[in-house]
Amino acid sequence: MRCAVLIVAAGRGTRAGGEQPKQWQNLAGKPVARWTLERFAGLGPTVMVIHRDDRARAEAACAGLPVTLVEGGAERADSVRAGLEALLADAPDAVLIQDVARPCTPVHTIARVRAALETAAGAAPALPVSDALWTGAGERVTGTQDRSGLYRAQTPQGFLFPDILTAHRAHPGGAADDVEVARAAGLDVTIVPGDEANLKITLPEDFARAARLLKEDTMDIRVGNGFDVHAFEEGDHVILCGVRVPHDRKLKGHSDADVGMHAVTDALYGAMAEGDIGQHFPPSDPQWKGAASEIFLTHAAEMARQKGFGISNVDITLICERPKVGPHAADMRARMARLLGLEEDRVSVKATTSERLGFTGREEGIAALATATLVKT
Ligand SMILES: Nc1ccn([C@@H]2O[C@H](COP(=O)(O)OP(=O)(O)OP(=O)(O)O)[C@@H](O)[C@H]2O)c(=O)n1
Ligand SMILES: C[C@](O)(CO)[C@H](O)COP(=O)(O)O
Repeated sequence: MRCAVLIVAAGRGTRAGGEQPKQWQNLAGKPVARWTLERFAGLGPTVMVIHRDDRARAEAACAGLPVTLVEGGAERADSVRAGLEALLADAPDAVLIQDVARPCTPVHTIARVRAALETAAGAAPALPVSDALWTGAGERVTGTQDRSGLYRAQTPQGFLFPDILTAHRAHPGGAADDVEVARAAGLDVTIVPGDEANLKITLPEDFARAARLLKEDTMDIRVGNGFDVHAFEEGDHVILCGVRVPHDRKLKGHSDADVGMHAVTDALYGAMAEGDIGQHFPPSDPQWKGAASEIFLTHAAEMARQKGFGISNVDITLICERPKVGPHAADMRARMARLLGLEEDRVSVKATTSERLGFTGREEGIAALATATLVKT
């Protein structure tokens, strides 16, 4: 089914206030209209209906997205009709009609409406009314209202294209939404579950709620990996994940050659796309000769904090035949957790041999792999 998207954005947003209509106001870093457009991006040809005074704002909000702008009318229904007429040139099978003022519409709500259109001429999301309903005058309750069978309507409201175009052309005006128009034309409309997150920005306080919802929805999670190798040389111990482990050799390196800590440090830099350990602490710089690798690790962890990330977890795998890591793994985990400021259950230290294959199998050195996850807090 070829589905088009029609976003109505010609309203003036008088109830929401502000210096410009609500759809062009900033919400969590971008215009309300941009969030709505992005929710529907890629679903099909998209028309956005705007007020004639808003073209420059609309063009800015649509930058880089394939959207056709069309001028709307005085009422919402006039704007929808203008959008439908614009779609007629390359008529789709179905159309999703969306309020621009609903920037948090969940993807699953859109999917439910689309799926329902496989078997129905119209479909729209709604939530059953769950609060008691009264009538009132001023500050006095004047009566109660039965709420059974009552729903709160949301968008997108989806219809087979020829049916809704005919319905809008025939409607005398004054409809609150497209379901009302469709029903006036005798179309059956299926209710699909709506979502509390699908709020319409109507009043000034709705911006803060929408921003909170978007923040939850657009959680910024980064994953980085790190890999490091150090060769053995003459010595009597190695430093692994901050723990001194007796051995008949040591690891060769400019610093203390803590291969595990280096891999974690690189995983943290990688998650932030901030280069690698060699870039921040060049081996050519004599000040890092013999340095404790915790300087590098804490630098990367502090950088993450400065950028607003929390470290969610790190996972390290040490690859060597000897020394045996198992007896020291708990100490390594505790040390790494303390340096990173994490609970121990967010730090994993594992080890494996390479079955005597390759340079680790020949005991020429130790390799380490690490993964780190960062979450914007
Ligand atoms: N002439 C109109 C009126 C409304 N709308 C759109 O219809 C949707 C729902 O309307 P509402 O939330 O009432 O928006 P406004 O009309 O802008 O708000 P207000 O009534 O507070 O002025 C909005 O996306 C709005 O831009 C439209 O395209 N053309
Ligand atoms: C279409 C609509 O969003 C359904 O809830 C609503 O009818 C339009 O907004 P308004 O606040 O009723 O003008």
